[in-house]
Amino acid sequence: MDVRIFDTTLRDGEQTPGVSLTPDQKLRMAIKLDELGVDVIEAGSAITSKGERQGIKNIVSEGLNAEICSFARAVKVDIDAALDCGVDSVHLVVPTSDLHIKYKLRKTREDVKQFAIDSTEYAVDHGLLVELSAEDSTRTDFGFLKEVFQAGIDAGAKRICACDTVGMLTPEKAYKFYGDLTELGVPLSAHCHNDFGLAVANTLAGLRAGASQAHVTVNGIGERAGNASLEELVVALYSLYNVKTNVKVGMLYEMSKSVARMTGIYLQPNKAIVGENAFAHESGIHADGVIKKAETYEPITPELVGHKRRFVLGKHVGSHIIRERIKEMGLRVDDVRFDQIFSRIKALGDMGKCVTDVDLQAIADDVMGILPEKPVELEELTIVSGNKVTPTASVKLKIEDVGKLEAGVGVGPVDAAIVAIKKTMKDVVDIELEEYHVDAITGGTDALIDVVVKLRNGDRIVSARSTQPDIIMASVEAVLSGINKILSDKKIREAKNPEF
Ligand SMILES: CC(=O)SCCNC(=O)CCNC(=O)[C@H](O)C(C)(C)COP(=O)(O)OP(=O)(O)OC[C@H]1O[C@@H](n2cnc3c(N)ncnc32)[C@H](O)[C@@H]1OP(=O)(O)O
Ligand SMILES: CC(=O)C(=O)O
Repeated sequence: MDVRIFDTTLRDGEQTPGVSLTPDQKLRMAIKLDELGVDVIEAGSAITSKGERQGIKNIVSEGLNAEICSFARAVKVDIDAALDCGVDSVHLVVPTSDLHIKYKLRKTREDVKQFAIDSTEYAVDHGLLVELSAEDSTRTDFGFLKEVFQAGIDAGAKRICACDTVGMLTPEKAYKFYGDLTELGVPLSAHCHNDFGLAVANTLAGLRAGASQAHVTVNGIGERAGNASLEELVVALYSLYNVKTNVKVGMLYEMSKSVARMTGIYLQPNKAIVGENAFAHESGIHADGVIKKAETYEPITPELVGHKRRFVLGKHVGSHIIRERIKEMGLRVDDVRFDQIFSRIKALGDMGKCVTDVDLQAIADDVMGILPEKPVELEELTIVSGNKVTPTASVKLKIEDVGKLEAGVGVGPVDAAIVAIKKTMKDVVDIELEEYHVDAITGGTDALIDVVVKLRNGDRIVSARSTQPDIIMASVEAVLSGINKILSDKKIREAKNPEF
């Protein structure tokens, strides 16, 4: 079976609370949807507003390949608005459950059946293709539902659509429900909502039972918990059921991103197919498996949907992926340094942080810059800072195995710490801070901080860096690393030339 994709991102998707698109945005999205290969674009609900009609008109005049459709209630004014926009078809909706008929419309079943007939005839007479849709059909008396559909078909409807408006179906019920409706002998759409997280599963069941068209939205956006997601449905059909659609699956990730940007509805990372974690791996066992053979932990390739594989370096990381990454960076590290890098990543993981490739590069650079011999080590650091205290630091350093304690004040805590270090080192080496540069490697207040310093000792200048989640610690470690470079350098030169 081949399945037609009826995309309702611009109608039911736009009904997502808080989303409203300008005519220009609608046009841009419709062009992209057409490029994606959907069969029908429900461009909006023409009765909604002047801007909505302008958006639909713009889409119609673009001459896209897809059928352009407008939502319409079973009332003449809605159909006239759709006609005014020049659409190819109307998604003509009548509520059929007693609940909706009695409480929402305050009408009777007979009234509703007559609305369906009259509005279908009116739309058909005015040249529109009618997809007659039953709202809340899954809570409708099944005999009455069939009666309404049959009356609509007799009035000229070319397709019918059964809406699971509040997501009440289960896959088992959906199979029976849509299967029974195929007896009406016209193309049938499944329109499923995701209130119980079953929209895609129910749509798939409906399609297996004989429905030929799926109503979907990009990223599954829509009223409340949304609609069946286009990307999940299409890729499940393609990969799990070997069923074709006209959708170009390689564009799915890009399409998803563009809808998220335009609507402001961003996805949870673990969203299937297009979420940022859909092809991301952190745990060592998985990453190792993926490096050796991607299929071990990826059911489809990221490239299939235009996505990318990503390795996240965090608490659960293993050595294989770190070695791989370091190799890709063109670095050669010995086992001792590798262990240092590995344990730094684990330690950051234990602090609840993840390490990006940029962070890894900085950590590796830092570790590579650490001299094996450290004449000076930090033993204690205390900082007092706030709005009503002078920033003060006390620093205890171990200098060639001797502990030395000093305190300093500064314009801020980093300045105070560096003043204290300089005082502590005063009798050992004279240093001047020539340059201090700080960068947050990743976004957010919990980002890794990369500090680069240049220290002067006489005419000698060294640069050093440190990457830590804490800006004060990164600054102190960078300065100490520079001091150690100066001292080690001095030692080497003194050893070579005792007169020096
Ligand atoms: C399940 C779905 O997704 S349904 C689609 C939802 N989409 C929309 O609502 C589109 C955006 N809506 C709008 O812009 C406005 O609601 C409009 C222009 C359609 C109507 O606005 P208003 O005339 O002010 O009515 P309001 O929205 O408050 O109430 C809806 C009216 O439509 C009636 N109605 C609802 N569905 C249907 C239907 N399928 N066929 C006929 N009448 C309907 C209601 O009974 C109510 O009528 P009443 O005024 O006689 O009580
Ligand atoms: C018509 C529609 O969008 C629904 O019933 O869910």
